[in-house]
Amino acid sequence: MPRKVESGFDYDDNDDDYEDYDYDYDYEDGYDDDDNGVEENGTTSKTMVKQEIVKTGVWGCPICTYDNEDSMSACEICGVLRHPLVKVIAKTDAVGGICKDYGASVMAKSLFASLPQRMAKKSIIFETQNDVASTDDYLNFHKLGNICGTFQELNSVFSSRNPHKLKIAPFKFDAPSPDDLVSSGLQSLKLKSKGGCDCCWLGYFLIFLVGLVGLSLQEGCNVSRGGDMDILVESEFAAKESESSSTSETREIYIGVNDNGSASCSENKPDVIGSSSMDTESSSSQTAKEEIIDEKKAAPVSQYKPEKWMIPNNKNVELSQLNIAIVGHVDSGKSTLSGRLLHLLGRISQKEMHKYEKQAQQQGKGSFAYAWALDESSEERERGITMTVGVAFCTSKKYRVVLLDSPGHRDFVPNMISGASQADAAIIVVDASTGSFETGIDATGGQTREHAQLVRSFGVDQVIVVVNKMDMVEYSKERFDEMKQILGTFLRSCGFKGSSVLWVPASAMENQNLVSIPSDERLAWFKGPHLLEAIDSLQLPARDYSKPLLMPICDVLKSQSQGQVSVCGKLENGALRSGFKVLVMPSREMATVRSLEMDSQPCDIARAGDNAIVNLQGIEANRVTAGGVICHPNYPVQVANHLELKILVLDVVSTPIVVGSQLEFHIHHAKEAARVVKILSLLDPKTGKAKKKSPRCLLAKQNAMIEVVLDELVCMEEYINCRSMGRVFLRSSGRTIALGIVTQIIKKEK
Ligand SMILES: Nc1nc2c(ncn2[C@@H]2O[C@H](COP(=O)(O)OP(=O)(O)OP(=O)(O)O)[C@@H](O)[C@H]2O)c(=O)[nH]1
Repeated sequence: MPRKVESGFDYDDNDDDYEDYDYDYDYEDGYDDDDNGVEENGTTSKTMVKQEIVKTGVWGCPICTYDNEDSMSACEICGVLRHPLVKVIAKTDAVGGICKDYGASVMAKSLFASLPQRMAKKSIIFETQNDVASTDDYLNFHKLGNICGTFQELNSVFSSRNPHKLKIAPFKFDAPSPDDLVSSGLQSLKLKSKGGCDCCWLGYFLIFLVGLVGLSLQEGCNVSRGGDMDILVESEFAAKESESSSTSETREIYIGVNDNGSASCSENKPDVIGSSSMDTESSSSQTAKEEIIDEKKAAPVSQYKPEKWMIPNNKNVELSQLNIAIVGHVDSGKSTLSGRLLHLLGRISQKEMHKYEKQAQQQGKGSFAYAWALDESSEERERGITMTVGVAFCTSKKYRVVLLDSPGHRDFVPNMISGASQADAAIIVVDASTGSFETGIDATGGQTREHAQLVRSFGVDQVIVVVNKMDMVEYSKERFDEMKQILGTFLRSCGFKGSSVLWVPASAMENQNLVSIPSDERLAWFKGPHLLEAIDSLQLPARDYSKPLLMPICDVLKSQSQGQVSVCGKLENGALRSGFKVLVMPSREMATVRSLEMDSQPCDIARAGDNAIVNLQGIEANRVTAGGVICHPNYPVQVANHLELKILVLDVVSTPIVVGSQLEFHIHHAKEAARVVKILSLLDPKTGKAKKKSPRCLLAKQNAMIEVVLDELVCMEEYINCRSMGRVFLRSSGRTIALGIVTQIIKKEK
């Protein structure tokens, strides 16, 4: 029954999200964040100059303070260029006449990490995903086997295929999950390896060359939109957002600037488009114009008139669907809780339950019987962990509840993001056992912490905290209160209001306080609601029925026997019914809705908020991809690879984010490799206004405007136009390092 799908602060409420994060922004002492050791005019601060003079033969990095050899023109640790720039070309090793080291960007160094003499001692690290075995061993990506050979070899290999393109894969996402096979004869295509984009590496190559000659990326790459970027503060943003929703919004399709689609270092001034009022606040970019190539198809959203059937009326007697993400640290009992709830609510029959118990016992994992209802794949069962999101349905008094059981293991956070991004509310499960809760909340990698931050940044503002495994602590009130105090403080710092957090002590294993008041006397002290009551007390968020259809594709299912393609996910806007024609993006192919399913049952209509399976006809399976979007043919979702983001760097970041940092970019169900091509400004966390332009790097807890270029085109919307399609998460080395929103789409699909 469960359908498998594939990873704080608040942008929603008062749009004071960054403020909601109760970070101590007073890091003037530790770091001079305004200057980072470099003064406004770009000259090295006196302290740093002094340092360089004192230590002969080395120069101290103004960012990370590492003592680099005098011959280096960029810091070996963080890649920041030496300033003022010292050209040391005479000493360089040249390959094919091209310097292969000095002044190279971090990215360039990483690409050439296999060159022995210049291995960064502690370069940006990347971790394999979906590989538990490797979690303790951070791997530099040359170890991943993604690159090898010298520049000449690489160049010759790739130039033979295309003289203008260089393909080097420096970065890998998850290996295909074994859980990607789904039931009902439908085969998930989700993790099928993506076709490589030869062209996307041209951008990196150009950046590399820029690094080689010791030029700053910011100077060398013409992605700049001028230095006078006006930063939109959060309150302005909110005002504009509401304006925008009531006035005209236009989704238009534009010609991209660069032939190869990546164009991170185009000679041409980048073209910036956007019809929202926000653009008037932007920099010189607004003067650039891109040609509209498909104007006919892109109608202004304000002209959209929903059909009558799309809006639910009083005659619609069905319960509303509420999507609840179940998140929390690994092994806290999420799957067991979900399985138990399904069983108690009659969604798993006694017979099925016996089957799970028997199978689990046979594999020596008797305690996982309930979890097996959600963890269906053999690998999940063998390893005793959830790897992909299990989707299951049950019914409470008030709602048709969709349970999105997320993986807790840090390797599968990308899957958690994909599944939990559909959530209207969340259940955070914490393990009451001594030590386990503390590990989950630990600042250096506790998943309770990361999940809570992520869920909040999805816009979820209602949570139920289930303090599970209370049986392990004798249902102790003291333990419950202690956990409530610690986690409550953290949740408030993420922007959850105290009144929006419900606390439920429970034992999934012993069936305490789940769908009825506790039977164990030791829990008699608890007078609050049981879990099911807590679920019914959640509020249904507003749904955008009257906007054009937008349904991010969470997973693609293909029936080999029937040649049928199905997609599943949550409708963010609009509605669907059989016979409806849809545009499938980014392949830009039309398809017709053959039928719809919810909770394994056929249904006539799916509306915003509904988690549905849409069976399509008239389209080849390979034209439909997870991370794509189904939309109204006249209102296509935007497709882009060059964006401006407003981000908050999380406190887990130990390596500064610099121009050239390579990150995983996550947005709805899509993920893509991304590069920071520009750090536009640091923002004041209180006012949202720019407090420093073009800082050299970003440190933990800083708010900033940046530009990123993605390896491949991704479907998205500016946050101002569609919140759920404009929230982004940046990850590196297996951790979420920043949360943000798309403030501007700079380069769109050709
Ligand atoms: N004592 C006790 N054990 C529990 C309880 N709930 C779950 N467990 C056990 O905790 C272990 C992990 O349970 P899961 O449900 O797989 O945990 P999970 O959070 O879904 O794990 P991941 O999805 O891999 O993060 C299993 O051995 C369960 O039997 C509980 O209430 N009490």
